[in-house]
Amino acid sequence: MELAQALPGHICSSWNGYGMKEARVVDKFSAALSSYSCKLFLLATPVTAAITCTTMSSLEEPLGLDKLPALSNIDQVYRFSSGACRPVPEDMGMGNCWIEGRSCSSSNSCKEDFGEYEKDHVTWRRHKRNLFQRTSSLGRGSVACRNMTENDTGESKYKLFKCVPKYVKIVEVGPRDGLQNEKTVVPTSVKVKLIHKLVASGLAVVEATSFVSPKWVPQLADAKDVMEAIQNLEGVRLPVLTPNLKGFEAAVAAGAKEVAVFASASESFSKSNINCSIEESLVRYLAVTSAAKKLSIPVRGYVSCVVGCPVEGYISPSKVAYVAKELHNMGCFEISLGDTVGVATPGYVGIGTVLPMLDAVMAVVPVEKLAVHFHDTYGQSLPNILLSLQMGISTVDSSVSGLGGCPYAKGASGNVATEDVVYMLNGLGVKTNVDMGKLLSAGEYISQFLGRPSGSKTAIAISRRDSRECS
Ligand SMILES: CC(C)(COP(=O)([O-])OP(=O)([O-])OC[C@H]1O[C@@H](n2cnc3c(N)ncnc32)[C@H](O)[C@@H]1OP(=O)([O-])[O-])[C@@H](O)C(=O)NCCC(=O)NCCSC(=O)C[C@@](C)(O)CC(=O)[O-]
Repeated sequence: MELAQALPGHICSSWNGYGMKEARVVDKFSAALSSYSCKLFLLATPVTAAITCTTMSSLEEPLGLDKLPALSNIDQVYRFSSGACRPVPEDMGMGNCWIEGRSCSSSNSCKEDFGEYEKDHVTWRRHKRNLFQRTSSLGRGSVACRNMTENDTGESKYKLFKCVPKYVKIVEVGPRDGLQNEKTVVPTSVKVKLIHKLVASGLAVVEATSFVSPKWVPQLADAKDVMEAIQNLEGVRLPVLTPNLKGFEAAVAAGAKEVAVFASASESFSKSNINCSIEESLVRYLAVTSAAKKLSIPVRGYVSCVVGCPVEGYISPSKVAYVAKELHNMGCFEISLGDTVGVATPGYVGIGTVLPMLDAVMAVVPVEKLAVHFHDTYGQSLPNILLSLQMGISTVDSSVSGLGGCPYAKGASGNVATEDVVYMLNGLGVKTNVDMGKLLSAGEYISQFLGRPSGSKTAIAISRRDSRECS
């Protein structure tokens, strides 16, 4: 049974400030469905499945995370029978992105195929596909789902980690994404010292600040002063956010050598965050990238709300792919995919999952140009990052001590903590060139200043261990 049929009265209600306006959203769910070659079996009633979305909150009033469909509702809507996922060769939907030999083309690309293995498991397949080609279209019986036994753990381990890059570039966003959301404005000198400490830990990219309107983000009104104070830092890239040409020009005047533009896959979030539609933002960003090109300044592109929006709820992978492609086409050297509200899970079925979104984006932007940017509201960042690495992504955004959140996505928690990412990558044997001790010291510095415990579990565990050892 198709979900669209299963939810004949499925309604998305949009709040216009005066009354409730209803709009059918069956097409969104159909689009979601087309991402998977699975048949869905609905166990919940349409009534329990109803999802309410609101659009455009007041600009002064930050958006509420409570507007996002509760995950419990999502769970009720998307229940699958255990044997429901089966290969459907003629209906690959987004899964087609993986056809024609798309391989993990990171520096550690998966060149070998799994032909022999797949012969046993996927007899209908016409193309050679990698691990996630299988997992994105198969259910039980595929590598990710099958029970491992003593005998095959070696082989499975090999296959599960085959695409994980040997080196991951961490983009530290704490001084910008982290501090933009602090209630109290952090003094410039503290920001500068934090940046120095982060650079000393070996991080190759530290996003320093934003040249946005100080009326919108007063916490970063000292962008010019911050840039002035870090001019002498060498061997590190210090990008800054620029929402328009005015911001770009101010950033360049302050000495910025790299900038980032930030679009959204959600129309409502775009309006709330930068006061314009997605299309208008793309026009602004084309002006920025064109100006940057003339000065040979690299531009990074963000896409926010890549699986969920605090206003609209579920965001379809095709919307994310569209914005990512536009940013890439206008010359952004890297596209960072942001789960702004931190609701994504690493699954491949159901809404709010990472794999179909990455699948769609990778069909239009080369994987080596992609980065992931997870907020940790539901504690899903690390599994989401691991999945992204397994799909060949080798750039991860994170924030020291898990600082952060977007002022226009109320309720969303900080970014995944850099300490936690480095700990996981160390465990995986992936190089980051980050010195954990120095990173912990940077995290301790800012946590002490803010007067609260670190948001990094790794930092807390290590400091507890160290104090036990000392006593
Ligand atoms: C885009 C605007 C400026 C539009 O804001 P607006 O009010 O529509 O702009 P405007 O063009 O009408 O100008 C209004 C005033 O702002 C000034 N202005 C205009 N531009 C600038 C500028 N660049 N720098 C400084 N000032 C500026 C302009 O000069 C004018 O000043 P006034 O005449 O009133 O004195 C505003 O909405 C804004 O600054 N928004 C930024 C909000 C923000 O930083 N949000 C957090 C970013 S985090 C994010 O997006 C997600 C991400 C990237 O982290 C990834 C993820 O987590 O998923």
